[in-house]
Amino acid sequence: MTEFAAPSRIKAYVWAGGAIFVAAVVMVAGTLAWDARQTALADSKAQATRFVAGAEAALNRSLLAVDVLLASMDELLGLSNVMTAWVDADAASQRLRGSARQNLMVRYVAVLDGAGKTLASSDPAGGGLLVQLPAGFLESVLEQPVSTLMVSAPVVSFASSERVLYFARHLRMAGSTRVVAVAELPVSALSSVLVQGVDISGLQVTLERATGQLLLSVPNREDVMTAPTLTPPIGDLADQGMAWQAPARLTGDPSLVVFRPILYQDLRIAASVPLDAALADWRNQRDAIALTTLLFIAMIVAAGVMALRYVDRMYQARLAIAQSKATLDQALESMVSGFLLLDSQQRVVQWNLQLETILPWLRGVVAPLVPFRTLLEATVEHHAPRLSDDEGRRWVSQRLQRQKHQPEPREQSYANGSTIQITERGTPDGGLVISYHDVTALRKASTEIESLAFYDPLTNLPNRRLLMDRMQQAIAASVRSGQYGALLFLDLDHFKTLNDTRGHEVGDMLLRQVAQRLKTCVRREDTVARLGGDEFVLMLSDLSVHRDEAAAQARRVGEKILRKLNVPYTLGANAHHSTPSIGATLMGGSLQSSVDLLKEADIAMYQVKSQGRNALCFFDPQMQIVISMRAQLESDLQIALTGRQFVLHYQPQFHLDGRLVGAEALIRWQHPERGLVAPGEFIGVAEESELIVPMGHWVLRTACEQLAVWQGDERYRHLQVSVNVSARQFRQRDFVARVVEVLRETGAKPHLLKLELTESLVLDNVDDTIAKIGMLKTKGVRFSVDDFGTGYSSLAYLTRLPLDQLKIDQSFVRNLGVRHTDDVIVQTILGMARNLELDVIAEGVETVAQKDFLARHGCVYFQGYLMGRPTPAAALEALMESSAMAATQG
Ligand SMILES: Nc1nc2c(ncn2[C@@H]2O[C@H](COP(=O)(O)O[C@H]3[C@@H](O)[C@H](n4cnc5c(=O)[nH]c(N)nc54)O[C@@H]3COP(=O)(O)O)[C@@H](O)[C@H]2O)c(=O)[nH]1
Repeated sequence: MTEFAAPSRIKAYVWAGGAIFVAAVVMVAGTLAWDARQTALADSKAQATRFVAGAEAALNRSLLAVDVLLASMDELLGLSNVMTAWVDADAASQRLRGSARQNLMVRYVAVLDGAGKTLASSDPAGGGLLVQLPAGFLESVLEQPVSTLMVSAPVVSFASSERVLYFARHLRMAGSTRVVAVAELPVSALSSVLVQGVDISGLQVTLERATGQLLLSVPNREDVMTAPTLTPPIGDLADQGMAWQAPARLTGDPSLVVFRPILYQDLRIAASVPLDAALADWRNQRDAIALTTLLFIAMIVAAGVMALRYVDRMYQARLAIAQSKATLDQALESMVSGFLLLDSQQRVVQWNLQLETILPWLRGVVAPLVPFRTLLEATVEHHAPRLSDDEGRRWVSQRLQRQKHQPEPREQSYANGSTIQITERGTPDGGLVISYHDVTALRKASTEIESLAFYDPLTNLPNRRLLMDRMQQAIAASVRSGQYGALLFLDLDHFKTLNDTRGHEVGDMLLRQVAQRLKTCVRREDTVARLGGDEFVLMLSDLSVHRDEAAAQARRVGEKILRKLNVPYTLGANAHHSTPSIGATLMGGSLQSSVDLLKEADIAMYQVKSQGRNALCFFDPQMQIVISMRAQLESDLQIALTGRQFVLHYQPQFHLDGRLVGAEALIRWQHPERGLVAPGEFIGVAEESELIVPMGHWVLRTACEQLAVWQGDERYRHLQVSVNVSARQFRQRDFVARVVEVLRETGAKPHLLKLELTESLVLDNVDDTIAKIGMLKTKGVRFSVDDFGTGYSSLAYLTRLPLDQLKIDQSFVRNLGVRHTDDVIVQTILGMARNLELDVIAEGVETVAQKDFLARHGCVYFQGYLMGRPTPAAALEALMESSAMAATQG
């Protein structure tokens, strides 16, 4: 995760930057405001100065006019030549009127004597005018050594009731009598002169003496005029005619005060511009500047806030990106696949650790911006270690070229045994995402699964499924090439016996050795398969295009197999001899079904079995017909069973003394079309299918029913009935229960029922046989071993089995006196039975010689055509009657 600046630091920078901006703006604004203020003050000063200068000029002009008017009265009235008493008041007043009319400011002019009495005036009252000068003013005028214009304090005129000023100078009459020329001027007229129409906001104009005595003011302030001495005097306030921050002359407010002396006496014009008024415009400006400044500051603050928010957002965004990246990194690291991201120039951008685990040689090689070519160059020797340098370089180039056109995942295996699935996906910016998924375990598992699905786990040979698949391909190839192939179906003879007597482990041992030997008999392109049990199939391909030659080739292989499999095996500590039966069929020439071909070879193999085993036999189409007939027979037997088409015949069994002691129940098929069918034609088929079970049960029940009938008859109650029991029937789990049930239901006496078991049945699973015989023996049922001498009779099992009788097979009886070995076998059986205290019955006795031989050697029971053929029960009963009669007569 990349580091980035903490937002607090950036925020501090933003704040500082904002503060600097604000300070700068405030400084500029302050400077501007200050400058504006100074300018405003300067403007006010200039204005006030200009005003005062104008006012001074105007006032000087006006006062000069008044002064001239007063001074001219001397000449006008000729005073210097007359005495006071000579003055014609009317004429003088008339003259004065004419003169005063020229000065509009002057209300009247008058000439007063030293006592203040009016000598003449321009007023209509003429010499009668009462002029009331402020106290002391007349005296101070008269006292002037040189006639100068004097100005009185402002007073309220007696005549006009308005505030006026008196201007006076003394005139010298004849005889040096001093008279005073006076002019009354309304203050308002002088104020107008002073102000001259100028309009300066807040301006206060005063005319005052150096002592501070106020003569007039604009605006007129009666309150001030009543105590018309302004303090401090203007001279103390203003330096060189101007003062800042001085109190306004009228209101005392801080003001700019400009004053100027005029020509007369110590009069001064003062203009006070209150700073408030002077700075009124400036204040607007200042406010505007302040507003603008505030606006600027607000903008700066806003910009700062926005910047801070931007910083925050940036931080959040970066944080989110960092978190996303962390999550991505975490996701990449938790991936089980290796991950590699390339940019558009095929350089490494990102990868995860799993990549280095899956492709360990990339450790230290993979790095940012490393070309993908470098990674491939590091991989070559692990993927294809045998390539030369040039070939390796070519591989790298091809690999680089190929990846642009390979959207589908592909697998690559490495020298370390791993298999990696590689998936490549383009990115929108032209880069490439490559994922490396380790599928080594998966591939191993699928190989194992495939092996389990297609191979026999015991021998590791192809199983039936794979064989069928290869057969399909071989058939198709054979049709294309015209070459024959062959199928050899192989079954081990008596394997079941080995399995049962020595156990499955020994059986498995044999199967594995057989598989090994079979593989040595064929070429690599041939197939050796195990279908299950002791069944093997060999498929030979690419034989001759000529049928006879191909058959000869297959025969040679078959004979080789026979030879090899006849060599004794070592199973554990013991040697074992095993033989195979091999059925063969040719494949090719036409599109045959693999199932049919297998069936043909199977049929051929059964033919070998039926012909004595340990041989090779080719499939004969005639056999197919036999097989079909067998299938038909099986179906017919099913119908016969449910259609009650079976009957029992009974073959008598005699004692040596001629008594009929019993009978063997033998099944017959009363076929609706074929008539009576002997069991030799159908028992074999029934035994191979499940049909023998219900069929045997029917025989047992029917025989027991007959037994019950006979035992109810005085003449036949001693008769024993023998019933053949097939292996499949005997091995039924409920066999014992069924026999007991039948005995109970039919009421047959168990000791009159004899069950005949074949020697091979007895030997097959001896323990089960002993158990079942033992259980039924407790009920009284008797047992006889049928076909005795044909199997592997041994004293060992005879002593273990609770048997009652041995039945010498008719094959021995047939050759008595003909084949010496059979004579010996019969004598041996009889001797052995005697020792074991077992009864012996000889079957197939057809001649008296045979019977005599048997009798001579101790056999006392006989069954055979000599004494009687199998017949229905009624015929047996008749036979018994006649034999009993013969015995009585004899
Ligand atoms: N599981 C069952 N098997 C049965 C049953 N019924 C008969 N069989 C078996 O069928 C085989 C043929 O039987 P069958 O054709 O009935 O032949 C029997 C006799 O007729 C015949 N026999 C008797 N004496 C002579 C003789 O002197 N010469 C001669 N050529 N044949 C003779 O032998 C057969 C009896 O044999 P066995 O049973 O071994 O005593 C046969 O194997 C029957 O067992 C049945 O119900 N169930």
